[in-house]
Amino acid sequence: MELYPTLSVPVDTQPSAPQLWRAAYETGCPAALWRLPNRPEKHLIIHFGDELPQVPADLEELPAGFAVSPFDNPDNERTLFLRADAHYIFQRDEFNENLSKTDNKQAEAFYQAVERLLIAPAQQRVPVTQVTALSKPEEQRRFEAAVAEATSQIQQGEFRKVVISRTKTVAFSAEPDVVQLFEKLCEAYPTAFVSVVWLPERRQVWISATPERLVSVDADGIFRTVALAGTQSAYDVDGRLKRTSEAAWTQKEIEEQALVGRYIIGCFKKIRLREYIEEGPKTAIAGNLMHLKSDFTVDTKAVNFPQLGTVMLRLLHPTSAVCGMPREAAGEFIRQHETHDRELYSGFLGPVNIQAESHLFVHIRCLKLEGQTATLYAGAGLTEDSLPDREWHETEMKCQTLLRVINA
Ligand SMILES: C=C(O[C@@H]1C=C(C(=O)O)C=C[C@H]1O)C(=O)O
Repeated sequence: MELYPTLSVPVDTQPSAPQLWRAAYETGCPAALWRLPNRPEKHLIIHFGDELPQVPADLEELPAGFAVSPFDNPDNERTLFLRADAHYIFQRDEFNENLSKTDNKQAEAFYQAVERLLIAPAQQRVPVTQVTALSKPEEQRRFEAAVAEATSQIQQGEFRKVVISRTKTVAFSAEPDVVQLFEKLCEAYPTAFVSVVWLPERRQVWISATPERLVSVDADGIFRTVALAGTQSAYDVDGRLKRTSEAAWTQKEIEEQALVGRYIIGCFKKIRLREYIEEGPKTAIAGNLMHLKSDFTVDTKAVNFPQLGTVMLRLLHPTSAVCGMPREAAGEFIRQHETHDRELYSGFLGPVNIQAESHLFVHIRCLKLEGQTATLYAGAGLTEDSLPDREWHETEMKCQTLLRVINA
């Protein structure tokens, strides 16, 4: 369902994505720029309003927009929502603009900024700036101690799996051009969900290239989710890209991924849904990494369950791919042992009711940009066989998904 009329105009008379982004950034309008996996088109929406509403993640009730949920979001009631007050679609040489009413102060300021940028002399592109890591040696020690403690508690039967995360801080020598970085990520990771979200209230830009679908409902009413876990490098020791058939998985990784799958099936059972199709697990490439992945699909029309997306979103988040199992005990361990606030990392994000589809992804392989400082987040799923130094190395590889593109 389109909320607004669509204009189709030649691209050379229209503002570019960097100009629109800049206008949103300068005028303090929340904005989201994204590209779905395996799709050519890119979307940009702008929200005109003073404060971002925090709403229940109810896919049937929400208008067209973009949802961003923190990790800590009981019943998904505190989901940030950017309305698609203006919606731009970029696809090859076509440009579509869907506009809302502009009788709002922020909209006026935004369109004035766009006009100013259109006639301003072309801005020199900020070269991708140098990046310096600001890590502290005690971070690795602290993380590895938490892994050892988790493993010991799992062996004692306190819980079965927990995902412990860490951060890595890097400093840019100048504020980076995020639209340019978005383009580079889209090119490097065609199968990822790539997004950039500007949250002026927090003065934060979140950038991610996530491989993990949480809940999708497409225009035909097909519901999708995945069980993703187990991690290894996509490259062999000589730096060559491996074929998926060359990936060898250990018992620990197979069990870890099976737990995520079982958790999803447990959610289907709670709502007595039996008509799901499970495919996998198969090895899936996610940028510089490989994971084990199972796909789950349901035809919501055939089972006459149009609200399945919303119901499953509430049951699934946070899944055992980012929290653990059982969820409560794992969540408690995370609260006690992680020293940083996860904020939006390991929450979910994505377009809602855009072109009659909703696609929400687990917010991993992400960073938070505040001015020139970026905080990267990465977690590792722990079971009774986890080894602290290996898990640290795994989180380093996960940080590299974004860092190798930033540094390219
Ligand atoms: C938690 C993250 O990734 C998750 C954990 C994985 C693992 O433990 O092997 C693999 C994929 C993701 O489901 C992350 O990237 O931060």
